[in-house]
Amino acid sequence: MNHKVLIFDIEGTVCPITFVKDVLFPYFTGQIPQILSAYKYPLTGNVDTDHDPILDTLLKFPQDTLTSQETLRSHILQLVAADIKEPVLKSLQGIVWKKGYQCGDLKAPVYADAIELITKFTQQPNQKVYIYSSGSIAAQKLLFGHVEDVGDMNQFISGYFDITTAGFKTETSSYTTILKEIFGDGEEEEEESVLFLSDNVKEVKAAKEAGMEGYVVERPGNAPLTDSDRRNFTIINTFEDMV
Ligand SMILES: CSCCC(=O)C(=O)COP(=O)(O)O
Ligand SMILES: [Mg+2]
Repeated sequence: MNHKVLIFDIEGTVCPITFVKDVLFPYFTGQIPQILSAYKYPLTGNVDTDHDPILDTLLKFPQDTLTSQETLRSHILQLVAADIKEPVLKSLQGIVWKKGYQCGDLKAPVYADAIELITKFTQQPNQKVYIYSSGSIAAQKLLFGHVEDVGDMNQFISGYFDITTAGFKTETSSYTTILKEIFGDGEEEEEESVLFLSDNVKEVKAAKEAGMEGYVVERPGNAPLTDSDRRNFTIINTFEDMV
């Protein structure tokens, strides 16, 4: 089947897991003490909330974590340490990373084969690329806006999905939502022409259950795949053969 749509996961698929775990997450946690120290506790909303996206976001954490700076800090750090895909955390990370990308501290090491596939695939008529990541849409746009040695790749991306717009990545319903968003509600859904690419077997399984094609991407440093994964899924190590 010729694919008309490619949907890429980010971490472990278009860039190394180490960029997220060893660069983005530590950058975020490193900023947290200074960020939290700017506010009075217990944290409450005030008339200026509309002008302060960070306070606005912090106020969405559970009420009982807003009682003191230490409680909130510890809640946020625990979520990061356990890599919990929590929408408020992901939204806060997007806001904090913006500063890092803008001042040049952060640049996204997108794999060369991913850059080549995304740019060449979208040169063909009626072929589109989308992104689906647990990172917020704002964070996705920042990452593709600051690709190492390339710069801004957002013009190649037709749309972005995250856990607030599509749902959790291991759930089949999330991929059904994405298909509806891409093709509309018409009867002519062409789900087999959509290929989802991710390092996470559970995500690929959910995408396939929704009718998409799905390949598991094996990159250096990714979680090891089992013999059963290798029997049951198409595994690829590079996008070179897809260009
Ligand atoms: C948008 S880059 C940050 C990625 C992130 O926060 C994350 O949790 C990675 O999730 P993914 O779904 O891209 O594996
Ligand atoms: Mg991933």
